[in-house]
Amino acid sequence: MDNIVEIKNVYKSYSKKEVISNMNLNIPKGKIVGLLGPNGSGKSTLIKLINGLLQPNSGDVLIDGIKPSIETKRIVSYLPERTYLNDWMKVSDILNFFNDFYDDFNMDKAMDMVKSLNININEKLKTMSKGTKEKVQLILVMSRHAKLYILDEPIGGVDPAARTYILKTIITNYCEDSTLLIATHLISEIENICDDVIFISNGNIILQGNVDEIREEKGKSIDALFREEFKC
Ligand SMILES: Nc1ncnc2c1ncn2[C@@H]1O[C@H](COP(=O)(O)OP(=O)(O)OP(=O)(O)O)[C@@H](O)[C@H]1O
Repeated sequence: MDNIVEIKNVYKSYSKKEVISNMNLNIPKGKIVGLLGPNGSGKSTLIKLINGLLQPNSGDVLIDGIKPSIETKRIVSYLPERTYLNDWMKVSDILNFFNDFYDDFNMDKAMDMVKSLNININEKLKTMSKGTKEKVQLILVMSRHAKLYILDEPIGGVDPAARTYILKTIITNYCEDSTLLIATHLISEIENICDDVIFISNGNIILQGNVDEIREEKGKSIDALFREEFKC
């Protein structure tokens, strides 16, 4: 099986509003993939379908050949667009919680990142700035040894200096045979770490391919291409 994600003819609507239109998409193993699209194009919906948080009206979603389930949750490390962690918990509590809950959680790796990003493990999430909370969540997600990492808008609130560190951390910490799917609007920041990109518009995949090949073929950066494609 060469694909970690297979989307087969998936249709999803909210009430009568079509959000994902009979989509077919394969995401190969061992790649860093940017999922890019304007506001409301369906990125988070697609990610929730992959995670089994939403069910398609029709079609199939397969993760490593199986439908989203408890089994797939073991191999998927997911950073949602909104936090699900309890505010009253200290960073140390959350790290211990993840360590107990996930067999593939690497506490040493997490502590290295905590130190490098100057996070106080005795601080409660409640008193942290938005960017620091994002850093904590990213540390949790990237400290697992998963087959598929899905990051929904991971670094929007993080300052530019820390972003560089985080992107470096993402590349160094993820294992070569894993796949990383990142939905973001910070295209210029991530295009150099991505192998492939996917452009989504109104629930349709309008472009998918290798970053270097697209840049060469179009003679422009992915960021410039996106701005041109989705000009308001
Ligand atoms: N729970 C919901 N009920 C009804 N409509 C929804 C719901 N969630 C999302 N939508 C609609 O589905 C469409 C796709 O939303 P989605 O959040 O997937 O887009 P997105 O590409 O992630 O956007 P953004 O870049 O702004 O985060 C939007 O038109 C949105 O209004």
